[in-house]
Amino acid sequence: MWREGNSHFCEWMNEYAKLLGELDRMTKRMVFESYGVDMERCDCFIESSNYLLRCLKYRAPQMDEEIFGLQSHTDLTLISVVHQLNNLNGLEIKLKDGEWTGVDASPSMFVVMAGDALNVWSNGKIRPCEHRVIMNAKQTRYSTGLFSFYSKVMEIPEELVNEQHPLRYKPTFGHYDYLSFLDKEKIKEFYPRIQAYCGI
Ligand SMILES: O=C(O)CCC(=O)C(=O)O
Ligand SMILES: [Fe+2]
Repeated sequence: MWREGNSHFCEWMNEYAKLLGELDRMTKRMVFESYGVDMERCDCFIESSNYLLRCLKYRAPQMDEEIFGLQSHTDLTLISVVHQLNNLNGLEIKLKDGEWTGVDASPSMFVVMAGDALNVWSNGKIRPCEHRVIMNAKQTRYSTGLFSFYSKVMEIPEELVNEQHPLRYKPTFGHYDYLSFLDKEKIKEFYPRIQAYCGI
């Protein structure tokens, strides 16, 4: 809830946060449905999600500064919903073939990306989305991100484990514990870090 400042802004911000949250929940329902996981467990999964809404400001790079607003990374989240605000491109996503592709900044374009925790939930089937921010224009860039985290110990659905896809992760993934682990261990690359935390 946004309590400070102008009440119209607060109202607008609450509606905006609800919209981003709805995109997150729609995605979770789609994922459950498309992987044939019992939909009755989806509500519980959604109820066990916590959210962090961040507004991000990227200063225009100076003459001699590098153009990376954010280096290539995957998020530590279940799902991230990113919205580029001031019609300034910058977000780039790595495709399966290794090519980078830019996402057009437009008020109606929301980018939904899988993070590390969704990889664990899916027993490794959903790859976290590698992305970065490039600052080509000499302008300040604004974006928002709604980041979701899982508050319970992750249960990998039995529908996603079989002989071809044996269990890849120990059933001990705690999202906040994972964040503390990485805070200590400082492992940057997605696969080594998830493997070090709960790999089998
Ligand atoms: O600003 C953006 O477009 C992306 C932000 C992002 O990737 C992050 O905060 O993890
Ligand atoms: Fe990110």
